[in-house]
Amino acid sequence: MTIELRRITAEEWDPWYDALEWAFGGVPESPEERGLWRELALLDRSLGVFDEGRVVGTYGEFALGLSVPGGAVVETGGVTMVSVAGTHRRRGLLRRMMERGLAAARERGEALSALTAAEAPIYGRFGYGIAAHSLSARVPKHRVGVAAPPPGTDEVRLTVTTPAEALARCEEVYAQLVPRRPGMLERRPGWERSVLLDPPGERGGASERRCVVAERDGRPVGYARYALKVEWDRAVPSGAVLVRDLDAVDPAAHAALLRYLLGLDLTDRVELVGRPVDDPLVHLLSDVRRSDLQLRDRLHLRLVDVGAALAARRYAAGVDVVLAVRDAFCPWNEGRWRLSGGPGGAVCERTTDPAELELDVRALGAAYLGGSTLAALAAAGQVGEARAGALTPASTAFGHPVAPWLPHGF
Ligand SMILES: CC(=O)SCCNC(=O)CCNC(=O)[C@H](O)C(C)(C)COP(=O)(O)OP(=O)(O)OC[C@H]1O[C@@H](n2cnc3c(N)ncnc32)[C@H](O)[C@@H]1OP(=O)(O)O
Repeated sequence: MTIELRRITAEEWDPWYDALEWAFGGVPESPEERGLWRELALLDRSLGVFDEGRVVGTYGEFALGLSVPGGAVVETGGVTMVSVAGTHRRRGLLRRMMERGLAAARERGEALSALTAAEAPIYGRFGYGIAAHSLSARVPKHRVGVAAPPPGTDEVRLTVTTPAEALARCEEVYAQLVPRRPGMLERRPGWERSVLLDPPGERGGASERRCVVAERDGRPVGYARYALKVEWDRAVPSGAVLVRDLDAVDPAAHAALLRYLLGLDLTDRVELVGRPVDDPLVHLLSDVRRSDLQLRDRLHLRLVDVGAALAARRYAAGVDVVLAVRDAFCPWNEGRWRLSGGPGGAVCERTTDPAELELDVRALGAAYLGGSTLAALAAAGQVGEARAGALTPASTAFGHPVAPWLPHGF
């Protein structure tokens, strides 16, 4: 068998994408969706594994801008469209594609690589840590409401329209949130169309998506995109409000949008997925116990260049610590690094000084955006304290008041 791993050509994109769809179960995406991914994925970073000319492996990348603590946007390779044909699995083809992809990212000088995983256990072995989790909620609207909406909630003006008509106002809100919340993706050209994708074949019986826009003094302050799935159970409405996005720049706008969604008729529940773990809904809902909150892994992050990545973010408190990093998959990161910095910025350079904390690069990925504390990772045995007393100040410095969150998949 002659197996070849190489970049694909523009002419090979279609059979390459067909192979990807086949590996994911064979249900074709809408032409609109397929066309958009074709436009946004980078052809020169799209790898294929070929067996006698037939595509048996796929690996793609997007060029993303990821918000990090302190508000900087860091150039990040977004790994996507990964698959290996059923006939060729468990022979190391994914490993080979990841090696190639991460080596290329290093050559380009990229500090971070990110992905969302089809199955949670796949990417830890390649040095990815879970940098952001997400919450889902299923709120029984006749039992649960918005408790104590903040002042100003009643003054928020709501209008309902189509996502396309509201797009410019929604994007204005989204752009304000990016520097505030680590993990959010800067909106690059073309990506605004991804939030409008709503192929009829993927609605599962729900309506076309709608958009409710929250405004104050004529300025957009929030929005939610949602669909209605109206169902009847022996003449009683039993459907759902399916919320795809809910973004707001202030508490009153958030509460007004949530109250609106919970008040929609002919449904008995509101389903929210992919919310930040510190979503205001946790505090706004009158009964979280009945709201079926569930935690999931969401953003998997890898430090491709430990020094550059740690210097790119800011720290909640002064930090001066020597990290001994293990990285079997990208050995150029192995060794000791001194991280010195604080709220104003940081430097991170190689050192021969003795280690104070010992950890795998995967733990650094989990802590990088402030989503998991180094102390919590230490409690799970993933960070070792080589110098007594080093853990707590470093853990505080790596923290961030706003939980990281990935607003949409890629
Ligand atoms: C970012 C994204 O695009 S996520 C999408 C991933 N794609 C899919 O889930 C589509 C369906 N699945 C597949 O196509 C394949 O099974 C893949 C791509 C997940 C794995 O490809 P393979 O070539 O079989 O992986 P490979 O042989 O290189 O395995 C590497 C390691 O990952 C492990 N592994 C691979 N797939 C899985 C999985 N689904 N769950 C847990 N472990 C896995 C292997 O056991 C192996 O472990 P080892 O290092 O301890 O030996």
